[in-house]
Amino acid sequence: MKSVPDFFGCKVFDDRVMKAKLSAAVYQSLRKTIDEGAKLDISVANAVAAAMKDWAVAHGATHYTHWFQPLTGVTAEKHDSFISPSPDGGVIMEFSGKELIKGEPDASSFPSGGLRATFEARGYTAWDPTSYAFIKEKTLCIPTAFCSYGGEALDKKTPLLRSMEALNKQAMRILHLFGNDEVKCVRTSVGPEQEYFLITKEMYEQRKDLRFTGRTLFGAKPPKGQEMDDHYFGVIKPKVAAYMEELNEELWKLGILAKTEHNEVAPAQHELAPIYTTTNIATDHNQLTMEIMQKVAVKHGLVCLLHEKPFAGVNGSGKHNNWSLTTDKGTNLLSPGETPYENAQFLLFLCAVIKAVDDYQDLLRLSVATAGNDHRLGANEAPPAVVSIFLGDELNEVLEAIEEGTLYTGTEKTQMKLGVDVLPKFNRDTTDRNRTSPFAFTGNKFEFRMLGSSNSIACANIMLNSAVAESLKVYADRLEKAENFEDTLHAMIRKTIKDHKHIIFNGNGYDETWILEATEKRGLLNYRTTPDCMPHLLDEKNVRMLTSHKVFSEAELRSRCEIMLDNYCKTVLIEANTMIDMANTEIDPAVSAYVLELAKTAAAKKEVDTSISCSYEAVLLKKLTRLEEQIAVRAEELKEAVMKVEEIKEIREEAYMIRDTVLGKMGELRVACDEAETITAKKYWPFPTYSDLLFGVK
Ligand SMILES: NC(=O)CC[C@H](N)C(=O)O
Repeated sequence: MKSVPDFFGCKVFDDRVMKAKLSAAVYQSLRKTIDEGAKLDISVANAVAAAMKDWAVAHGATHYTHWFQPLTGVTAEKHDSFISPSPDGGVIMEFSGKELIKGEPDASSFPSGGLRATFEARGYTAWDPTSYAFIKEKTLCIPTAFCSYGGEALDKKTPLLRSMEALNKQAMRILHLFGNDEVKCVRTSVGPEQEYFLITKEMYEQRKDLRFTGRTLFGAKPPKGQEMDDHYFGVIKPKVAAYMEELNEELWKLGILAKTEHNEVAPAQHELAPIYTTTNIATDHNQLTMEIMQKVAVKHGLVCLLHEKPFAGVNGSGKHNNWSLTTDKGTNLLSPGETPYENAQFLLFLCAVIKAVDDYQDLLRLSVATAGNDHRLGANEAPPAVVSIFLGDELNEVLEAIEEGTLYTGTEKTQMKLGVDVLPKFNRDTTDRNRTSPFAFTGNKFEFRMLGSSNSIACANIMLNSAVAESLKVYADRLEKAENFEDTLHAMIRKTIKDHKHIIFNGNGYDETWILEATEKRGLLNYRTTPDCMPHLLDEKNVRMLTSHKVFSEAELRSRCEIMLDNYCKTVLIEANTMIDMANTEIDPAVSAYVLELAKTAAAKKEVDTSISCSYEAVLLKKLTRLEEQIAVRAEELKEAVMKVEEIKEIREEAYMIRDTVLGKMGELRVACDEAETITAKKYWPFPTYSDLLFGVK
């Protein structure tokens, strides 16, 4: 078998291939486009396209596609073959620069949230040269942005690239103020930890809820869950190990830096974490990772569940977004430096993040909002819906000392007062971690833990980048005009701490008392559900900030709000309809069949000897009959609630009604069904139970 360095990235048209396959002039030109966003000449595009095609064909590809990320949250592709007829009746393989740069898929069925009428079918895809092309099966995939005829972004990549640019622009202003003139650009990087569940395909196929909605809508608590913590970091079972091995290989071939793998807390739950990379590429890679995780699972007779809460009562799956800011010279701007001066710069960037997270709590919360994640947040080791920041003891002390103007007694005794030359030297905060915090500083990066496992990381990073860009802009505006740089800097840092310290919380985020303190004493936002937070996307302050940095136009924001709410409504309605179907056609008939058996047994006993007690059958029969009726009634009530929702035309109202009535009715139906499950003979139960699913992979 080949060693990993020998095959790593073998399916990627990466820098190594470009260097080898392109002339020096074409390579230089392309690099300028990749690194500095320089416009690409058509002759260069033609040369790149020809080289890409030759390379792809040599690797067995027959087709190409513009690969993009519409607002469905998953990726999209439409394959075209390279063939072109030749006069002799045969074909040649062709691919032009024009085809590389721009595509015009008839993409009328993607959600556009009113940005485009369906008769304006045309959408454009435009090559994103900053993310390498790659081969998937027999298709050359070219990462692209996707926009409408009128130029509005219809995808997640375009605003992400814009937000990275906004942050770059403002961070550069700050670096110049600190005399950092060598840095050419600042990029954000991300390493998204991906949690998932693996169950057997055979069991999966038997459950309509898993097939239609990705999560279980029924299921009584199994005798054993995660209480022993024996699965977390436990020995990986052979079937799972074989899966992870193939998954790693496939990811490595695509140049994806899969690094860490382990069992997670819940039974059947696992995690994969890559090494961090530029946010744009990390986003593409995470989409690919999710796709490949699911494909490889099927080859192993397994199904990979990426839902945030596939099983009630045990841990859900998150995607922890490890975010940092790095210069092209390789300096991590969120890493405390060696000198007080470097630390002043670090503190300013730190403050920019604190201010951003506080000012735009709502945007961060809504960037991770989906029907699925609503079930996860605030339960079983997932952060609550209240956004707060964990800094750790040392940084906290530093900030407190600056605010109070008192002695910082950490590594050195230093007076925290005006002037960067006396800002303290302090150690990197590497020791403490806080898993309960939605937004935790971990020494040289922030871990945003609210993302759900199926979320595209684009949305969260768009909001994070933009919000931090805004803080930096406020700082740069002030510092550029300052008469005394150091005084102004110190005053600004101090003011940020004063104004925003209510967002810093180093305690236990799972504690109920924290939620009370956060909302009642500190005035932090607590948007528990998607309909609670999503409309705030259009709040004036948010529209102003996002449009001023040119990350979104107002029309694009309106469309996203509409699409996200629509997605929420559709998701829950599919779940409700699946529940009604399963209750009526599977659960109630199963209970009824068992009731009949109980009745027959009791009658048969009495026939043998009327003095025999049939209390076991009688009691059970009564209980089950009551539940049977309850199930039928509650399924009917749920159906009525769904029908009422369908009458509503306005998307917000629809979402509110789903939140306030449909979800409640779903919960009631589930309770009756789950209770029936616990007293119905196993052989009658129509589908695999939680015990089967969670402990089924050997
Ligand atoms: N151990 C952990 O990190 C648990 C995280 C948890 N699964 C989540 O939903 O975020």
